Amino acid sequence: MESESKNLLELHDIEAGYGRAALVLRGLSVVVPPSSVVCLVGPNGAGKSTVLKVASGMLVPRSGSIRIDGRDVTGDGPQRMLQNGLAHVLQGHSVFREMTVGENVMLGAFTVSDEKVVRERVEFVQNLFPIVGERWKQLAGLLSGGQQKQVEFARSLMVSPKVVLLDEPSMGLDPKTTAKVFEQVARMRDAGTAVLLVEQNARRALETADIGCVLDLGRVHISGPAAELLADPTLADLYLGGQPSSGTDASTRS
Ligand SMILES: Nc1ncnc2c1ncn2[C@@H]1O[C@H](COP(=O)(O)OP(=O)(O)OP(=O)(O)O)[C@@H](O)[C@H]1O
Repeated sequence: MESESKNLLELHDIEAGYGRAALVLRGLSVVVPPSSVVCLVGPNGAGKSTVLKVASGMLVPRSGSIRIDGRDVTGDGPQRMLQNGLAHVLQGHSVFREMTVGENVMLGAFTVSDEKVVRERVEFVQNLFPIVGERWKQLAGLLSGGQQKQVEFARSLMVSPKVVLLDEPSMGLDPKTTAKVFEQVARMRDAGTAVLLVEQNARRALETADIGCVLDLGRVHISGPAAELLADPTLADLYLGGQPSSGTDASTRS
């Protein structure tokens, strides 16, 4: 079913859980507009990663609906969701260390049969993430953690997704590398790919995001412009580890 929508991705009133265990998502709704970074924050176990699993078709919701560009895709599995335009970059490191950077990136193109399109996309990701081009023929395992993350981002872009789903991209990275990873998230957005992001490092993620959604008890508790969430002292105390110390500009964007 088609509907008029300005959003690339809409999750509406989603209920989802694992097996017979209690529901994790209990009426969750989230939208991702074009050219935006939407960030999900909230306490451990709130269901943030579960939202990404529902969006990428890894977990079929018990009720609610999923729309991509206004088209109802509820019930589609992972392969269909990839074809629908959703690419999922999983938590942790997923590069194949014994393969070259180029081979890792090309894995993302396995559904693309037109060689000219593949060449154009390789050029696109190499421009967006120069390290990917510079290290194309080297083993991915020789790259640093932050560089490997860029390989994962590049691989996800090879299907030219409408929305990239990023689960904890800063996991295991030091603060300086984390800052760079968020610069690259912003670069993906600026190059036209919307991002739905889950991040423990909530303050840093909201500094890059356009829209923030605070999850609690399986639904969106509060959502709005990320800068407004960052400026709200109650939210900062509850979900962002307190307010920034003086001298930190919470509204800085990369
Ligand atoms: N594969 C699974 N099987 C059973 N339960 C799961 C599974 N994955 C997650 N859960 C449970 O679902 C709930 C939500 O987990 P989820 O990972 O979505 O939360 P989160 O907000 O991303 O938390 P965190 O920040 O700790 O990763 C938790 O209670 C978790 O134990």
